[in-house]
Amino acid sequence: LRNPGSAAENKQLPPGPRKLPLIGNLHQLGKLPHRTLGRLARHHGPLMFLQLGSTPTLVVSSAEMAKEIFKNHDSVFSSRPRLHAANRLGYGSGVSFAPYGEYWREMRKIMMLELLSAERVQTFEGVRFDEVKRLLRSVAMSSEPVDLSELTLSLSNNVVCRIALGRVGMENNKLCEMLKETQEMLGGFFLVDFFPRLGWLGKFTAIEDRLERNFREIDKFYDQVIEEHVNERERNGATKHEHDVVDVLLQLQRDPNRPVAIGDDQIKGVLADIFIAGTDTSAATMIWAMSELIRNPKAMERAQEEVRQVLKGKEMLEEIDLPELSYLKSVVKEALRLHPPVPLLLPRETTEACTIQGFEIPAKTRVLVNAHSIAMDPTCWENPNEFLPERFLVGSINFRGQHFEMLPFGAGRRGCPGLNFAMPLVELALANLLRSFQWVLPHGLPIQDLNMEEAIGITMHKRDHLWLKATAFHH
Ligand code: HEM
Repeated sequence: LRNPGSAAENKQLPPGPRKLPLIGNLHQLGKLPHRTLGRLARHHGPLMFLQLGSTPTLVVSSAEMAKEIFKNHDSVFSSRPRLHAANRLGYGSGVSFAPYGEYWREMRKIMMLELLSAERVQTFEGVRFDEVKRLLRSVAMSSEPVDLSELTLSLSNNVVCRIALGRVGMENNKLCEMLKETQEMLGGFFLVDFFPRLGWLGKFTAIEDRLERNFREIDKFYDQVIEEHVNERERNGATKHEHDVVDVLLQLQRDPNRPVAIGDDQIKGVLADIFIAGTDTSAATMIWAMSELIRNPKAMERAQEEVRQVLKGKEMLEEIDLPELSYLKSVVKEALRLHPPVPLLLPRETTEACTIQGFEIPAKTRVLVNAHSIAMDPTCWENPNEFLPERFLVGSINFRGQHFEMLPFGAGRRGCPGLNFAMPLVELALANLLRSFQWVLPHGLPIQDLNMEEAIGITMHKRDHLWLKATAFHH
């Protein structure tokens, strides 16, 4: 099955499974590609070459190989393929799927400096606090089990809405529905992504109609939001939300000296990035962490003890308390290790041919980094399948892209710029949920019955929503 011959002598493609005519290895992806590719990599090695339709694809499945590409060849591996749904829904203008180059560099710089910098994130502390408080109130008001999956998704949607658009509430349910459909579209199968030459055939499929419908709905929504901001500025000379994302981008639009002109499509592309990359991922992290705590009562007890000790008589934990919550932080890290919300990262594409470990990697190869497999590798992790937050209490492994055995946010120049935006919300919400309530499965179900199956669109979720019964905890 392996590509024959010695790689070192005459450069070869990395090994990979046998492919079928026309479809290549597409039939082997299955419903949970990170798992099927992980199994295949056990046979074929940490650099594995596949043909997905007519698209040459490299799968990277070890910390060592990840280090090799992110440290020694980062610029070659820093483009993205133009995937159909991402391109349409991101207006071909966002950061996350832009090809590597000047446009991406400029847009990412804007995002980092103007929207996701430490100072900006700090200014939104009040928004996060309010929204976590609102979440606690809705849990407290229910005498029935609560759907925590739904509540955490609303939480992160509300926070992102307020920060990005300067408003919340209103058509939030409608927006949630639109974004759910967007996530499905991004995880959907589009022929053109695997058979670029057969793209025209895809135009007649039902999923194409769904994509267009979703695009039009969201586009109308973004238009409304931009118009509101423009009108308000014209009426009042300024908007009341001086620093929401739309406002910052509208200000940049008027700057004639920018290397990249910011038009409405750029604003919409950035909004799409923030909504798509920033809402589901944070909610999934909270749900995986809570699910693991439910299955591991000792860890739950320890995390609750910690948050309640740090509370010091206040009603709610605040962000200033987070540095003291070392066990809770380890819980989140361990949840991100076992359940990375983007398990194959976002696909990359090579900008030119290069050689890795003697193997030839052609230009324009699609690259999937299997962060899930890497984080479960027994050569890097002791008892990799077990939920053991304690492993992070000693040592300094973090998820910032310097430790290649754990890459939930990716690494290198295309690594996630939203990490510092996501973590305070995830930690603050979890800390307060643990502080305020005792949690059990509904109807006296034993913890072994908690279904941990995964479902994947672009984000990896717990397939079944997490329903839990909460009882208020009083000191
Ligand atoms: C727990 C939460 C999150 C996780 C696990 C996560 C994970 C990821 C991953 C794995 C990538 C691909 C990295 C790579 O290719 O190396 C990525 C990219 C990205 N993320 Fe996140 N993310 C999260 C939250 C956010 C938030 C809150 C935002 C923005 C508000 C955001 C914005 C982006 C953007 C714009 C990119 C594309 C970067 C580029 O291509 O240059 N993410 N994220």
